[in-house]
Amino acid sequence: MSPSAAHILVLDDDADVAYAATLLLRRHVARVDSLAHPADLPRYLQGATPDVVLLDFNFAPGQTDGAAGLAALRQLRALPQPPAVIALTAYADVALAVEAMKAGACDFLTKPWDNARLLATVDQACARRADAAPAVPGDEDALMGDAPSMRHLRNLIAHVAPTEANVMVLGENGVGKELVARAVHRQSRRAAHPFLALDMGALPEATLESELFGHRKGAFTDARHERAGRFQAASGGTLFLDEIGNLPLPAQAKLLTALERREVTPLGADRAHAVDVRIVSATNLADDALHDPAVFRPDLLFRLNTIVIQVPPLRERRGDIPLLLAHYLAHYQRQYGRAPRPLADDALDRLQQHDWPGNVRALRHACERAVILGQGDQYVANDFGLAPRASSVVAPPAEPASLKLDALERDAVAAALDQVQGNISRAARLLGVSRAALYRKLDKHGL
Ligand SMILES: Nc1ncnc2c1ncn2[C@@H]1O[C@H](COP(=O)(O)OP(=O)(O)OP(=O)(O)O)[C@@H](O)[C@H]1O
Repeated sequence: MSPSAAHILVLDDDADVAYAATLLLRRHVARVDSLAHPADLPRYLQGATPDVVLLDFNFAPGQTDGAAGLAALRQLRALPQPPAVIALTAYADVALAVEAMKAGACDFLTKPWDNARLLATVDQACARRADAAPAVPGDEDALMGDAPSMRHLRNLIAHVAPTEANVMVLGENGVGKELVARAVHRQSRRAAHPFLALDMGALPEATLESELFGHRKGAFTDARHERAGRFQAASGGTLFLDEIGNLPLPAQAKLLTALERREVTPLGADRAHAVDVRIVSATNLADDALHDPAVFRPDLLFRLNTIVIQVPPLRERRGDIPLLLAHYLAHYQRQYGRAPRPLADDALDRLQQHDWPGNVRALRHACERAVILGQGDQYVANDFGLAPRASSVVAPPAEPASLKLDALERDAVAAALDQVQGNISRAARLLGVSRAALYRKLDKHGL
């Protein structure tokens, strides 16, 4: 669509910002509307179908989490003809810009903007709308890597999958434990049945039992309907118990009973049901913690770890880094409709030398960030969020307040991780944030 025919909506509570944008855009596009608050959006959308929305993310004084903007973005994306959304974010709020792009914004602008850049961004959004981005092919489940350890891993999976043995997958956060579990399921005789994943670290202790085993109507105050547990729902298939190390001891006892008897009793029921599931579990607990009876019941461990698959950290297979970078850069270039760009030699060097404490997940997020933020002809190390080399830092710049806040946040996250020996679910609980939010913080701070 040509910009001159476009209909633009500016959604920003700052009257000066909305006025400046309207004044500028009016000379270039067919129609510009403005709204001050997302609450006005539903009524506005009853009579208008904007092509492009310039969307602010915070609508109350002191609000910085972008929740209101993200909610409006979801509302816009759910329309039958969704407009292209350009996120308006505060300068330096890179994390929010990235989050907006992940949630479906096609681009972002930092305030105060450069007028030429605003017009160019609106032009691109119009073009993008005419030629909607193709869906990303489902390449999510491939366990990539050519290192000897990865070839060995794939052989082991091929060997073990067809057996009925329970499998325990060990490895640091983000190494691909869930991918291994899915591969075991896909290559097993259970492949035509469900694969159900349950994150034991994310479930509140009070609902754990009902999640696993189900409940009858009236079994507890909120049990208004009968509900099948995951064991029953995964019948004939594979139940993936992620972060099994976070399972509290009382729940471990119940899980053990279910595995020994091959039956589960829903809460409030007087009869047990036979269940047929294969258990694949995963944990990032170190060996000594896993073998500490105060943390994990040895009899349950014995049931779960018939076969142990250890997934190597990325720093022990650095040769796979170029392959993973090429894969994820291509993936996100397609997703965000960005032209392919080469990786600067120095950037490749840096990325290969980096220790990747968050493993493949962190590398993947770094690629997404580079595709979204990279501006030059080539990807450079900075696009991936890697700090400049120590030798190239001439003098420390004066720290603005936001950086001090950043440093405090980084220290708090690092201390929490230390305290729980790298256990993401526990660290998230300690910090009072979700696992997803903690992953974003780990990315942001390169932890
Ligand atoms: N070998 C690999 N090839 C391709 N992608 C991978 C590989 N390993 C991990 N990934 C990607 O990294 C991300 C994290 O993978 P996954 O969730 O399987 O890790 P995990 O070890 O289970 O993490 P956690 O311990 O946090 O639960 C996913 O996006 C996954 O697709």
